[in-house]
Amino acid sequence: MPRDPLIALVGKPSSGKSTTLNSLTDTTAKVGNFPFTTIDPNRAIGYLHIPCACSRPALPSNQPPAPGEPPPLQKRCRPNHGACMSGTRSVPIELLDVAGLVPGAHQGKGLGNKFLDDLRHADALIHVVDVSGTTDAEGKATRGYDPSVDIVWLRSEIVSWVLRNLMTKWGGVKRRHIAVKASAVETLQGQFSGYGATKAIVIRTLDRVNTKLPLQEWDDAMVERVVNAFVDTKFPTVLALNKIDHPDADKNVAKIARMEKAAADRLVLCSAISEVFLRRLAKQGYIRYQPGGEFVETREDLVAAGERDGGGLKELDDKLRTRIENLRDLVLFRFGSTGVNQVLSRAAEMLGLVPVFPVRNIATFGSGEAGTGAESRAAVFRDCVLVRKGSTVGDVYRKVMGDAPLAFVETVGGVRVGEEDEVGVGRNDILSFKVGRA
Ligand SMILES: Nc1nc2c(ncn2[C@@H]2O[C@H](COP(=O)(O)OP(=O)(O)OP(=O)(O)O)[C@@H](O)[C@H]2O)c(=O)[nH]1
Repeated sequence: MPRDPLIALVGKPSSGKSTTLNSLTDTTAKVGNFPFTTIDPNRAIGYLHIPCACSRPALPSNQPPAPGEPPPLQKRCRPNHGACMSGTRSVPIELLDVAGLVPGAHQGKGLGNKFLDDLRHADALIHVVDVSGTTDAEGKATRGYDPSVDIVWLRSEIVSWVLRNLMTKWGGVKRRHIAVKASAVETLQGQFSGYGATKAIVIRTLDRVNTKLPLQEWDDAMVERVVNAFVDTKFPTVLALNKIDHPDADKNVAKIARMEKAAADRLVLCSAISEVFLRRLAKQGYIRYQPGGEFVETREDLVAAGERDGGGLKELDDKLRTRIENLRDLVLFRFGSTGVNQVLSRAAEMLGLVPVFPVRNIATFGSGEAGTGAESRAAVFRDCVLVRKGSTVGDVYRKVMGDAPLAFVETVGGVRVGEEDEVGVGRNDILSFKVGRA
């Protein structure tokens, strides 16, 4: 059965990993329980924000709503896991907190080997970079530190870890490769399987290296090139440039942007602490704030807008009012949001994750049987699963239903789709599976 995607947060101590994790996992929206049965202590459930199927105007029974009213299906959207607010759905996704990476980690410094081992199952990384320049490479307080250096050393630690693991047995690997007349893909897949590498990942790695040289003739420099290509393929990385609320952040961000010109789409600016702060105030009833949103509304704002009881919000004292004003000026107005949701969305984009909505009843999108009167009013789009780009209808079926025999699959309009058809956003992504003989 295809594995659920796993995204790991990495970074030096004090870069803001825990704060980022909190801001991604704690949501003020009402959420259901999570779909994963066992969770390791260093794993957490984050919520990926996606446009929900319930808001697609082209769907049957989502006729144009009355002015000011949400589409009919949106009103009845009740996810089993996560939440759906105004058509934005929070879909649970597993996150892994990889603590303690410092320069020298691959040689065991700061328990680095143990933490690197945690990375094996990650499909993508979020590298939390402290762009305030107030913590050094080991996370100790300082001033004027250049955080662009962290991007370089952290990647090089991962490369050195994989390289070291491979080089300790390279002689034997080569001898076996020759003896069994294996292809480079077969041999490397065997060596990289411990990192969850599929054949497709190894093929993409070798495409990147683009060499005709037989594996047994690779010198050390060539093996290192292959490992570099493997790390880039297996661990696509989002750089979460955190602490943008700090006055020194701008110049450091500018330097990193110049350095990363060729891969600018992996940079996301964020202020994790601002997100945690805003969500806490919203929970305590001081402000109106949609997690990850652009706007904050206080009691004063709502009264000024004509809501007589100020939306039931509490009064702010001067200290809180000033903090919110600062946060509006330094983060929300300048960057459009605190950025944390974009960090996760960007990682999901890099992985090409596709949200698929399995429904029992393709006519109503509910989970009940057709024909019952109650079904037309009942909850819709109860489930949503995330699958990788290139997944087929059959892959989704096995993920959702396991080994049960499949009779046929329908999508919107009762149109039949084949097991081999690919799923994509807006295409074969609302599916009804019929179990049994066709
Ligand atoms: N100014 C500012 N400070 C932040 C931000 N995010 C985190 N911090 C602060 O940075 C410090 C370290 O944050 P943590 O989240 O504990 O960092 P960590 O990377 O988990 O640290 P370790 O647990 O040591 O690995 C704390 O004092 C946070 O309050 C941010 O967006 N802006």
